[in-house]
Amino acid sequence: MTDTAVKKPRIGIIGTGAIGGFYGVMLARAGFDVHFLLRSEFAAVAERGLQLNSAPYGALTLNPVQAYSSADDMPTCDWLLVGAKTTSNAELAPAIIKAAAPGAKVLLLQNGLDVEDSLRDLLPDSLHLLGGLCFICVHRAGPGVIEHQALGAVNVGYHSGPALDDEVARQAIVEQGAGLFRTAGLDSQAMANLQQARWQKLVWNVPYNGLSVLLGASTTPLMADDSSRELIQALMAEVLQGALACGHSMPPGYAEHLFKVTEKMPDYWPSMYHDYQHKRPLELTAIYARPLAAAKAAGCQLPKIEALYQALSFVDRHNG
Ligand SMILES: NC(=O)C1=CN([C@@H]2O[C@H](COP(=O)(O)OP(=O)(O)OC[C@H]3O[C@@H](n4cnc5c(N)ncnc54)[C@H](OP(=O)(O)O)[C@@H]3O)[C@@H](O)[C@H]2O)C=CC1
Ligand SMILES: CC(C)(CO)C(=O)C(=O)O
Repeated sequence: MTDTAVKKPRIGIIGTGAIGGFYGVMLARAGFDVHFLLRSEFAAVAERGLQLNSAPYGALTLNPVQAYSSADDMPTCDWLLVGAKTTSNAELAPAIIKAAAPGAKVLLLQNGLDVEDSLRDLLPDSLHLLGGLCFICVHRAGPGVIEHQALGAVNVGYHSGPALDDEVARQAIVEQGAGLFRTAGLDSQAMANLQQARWQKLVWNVPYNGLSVLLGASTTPLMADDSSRELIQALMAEVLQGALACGHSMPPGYAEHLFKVTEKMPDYWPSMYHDYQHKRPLELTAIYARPLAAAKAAGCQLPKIEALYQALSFVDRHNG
């Protein structure tokens, strides 16, 4: 390497499921040194590698994989991409700390509001914490096997850490994060306001994630029925009201845009449905409870989302 050549950062994937597996494979194929922390699928991935069946990119295999069943065995990494569900964040703090190089950037690739908060207090102040919003349709089809149906963009924003009060340093870190994904051929934008962006993503996740579980329906049947279409639009409108009450404006026509995009998307089961099917905890706190609480604190009631949350809480408690 010449003196002017920049060394690529080392990347750790904390939780290698659909999201962690997809972005990890894409980054490894782009030449990054990627290390994958796994749990139930460790043996399968160590033996057979990761298989990504992607509608846009074709069948891609990463084998061998730098796979670990414990963060104690991982080399320390400059970027840690957390691909676990938000329900696991607090329990993953020790693994993140173990795998973090000094001054590492921890990027939560997760849906929901304030998902960084439960982790922040458990991490040293020296670690940067960022949020990443993934616009992608991907799921696990078996141990180490990931099905990628469509999309793939990741938007990155700064949450907290040593650069919080230094705008230039913050922007440089966020740009570096977005740059990782762009190097892997994926669209990625830096987000100036992570909270606003998290509300914006909820306009999709609040209606579709929950209704897929309660109605046992994927996007195509949900978009084909007049009653569910009306309910989706009403739920989207409530998310917009909540966001506005909390001081976040949305691009004009955003809900209508998402509605139309979903009509054109290949038939899709949101990740909450996969959690329900596999009897895993649902991400109800991140996607429903926190937005409802934030809206309520701002004096805004969201009755349809509240009812959806109550029904999902029942389902979640009886699904274990
Ligand atoms: N799937 C999608 O298309 C999209 C998902 N998202 C969001 O991305 C996030 C991740 O979702 P997704 O990838 O679908 O989830 P998955 O369930 O596919 O993956 C989660 C992974 O984290 C692993 N994990 C959990 N706890 C630990 C632990 N203690 N140690 C090691 N590994 C652990 C799980 O392992 P194990 O198998 O042992 O449980 C699993 O491999 C969620 O917040 C989701 O809402 C956002 C946009 C799209
Ligand atoms: C909204 C969608 C399907 C694509 O943007 C997604 O990212 C999700 O399932 O959370």
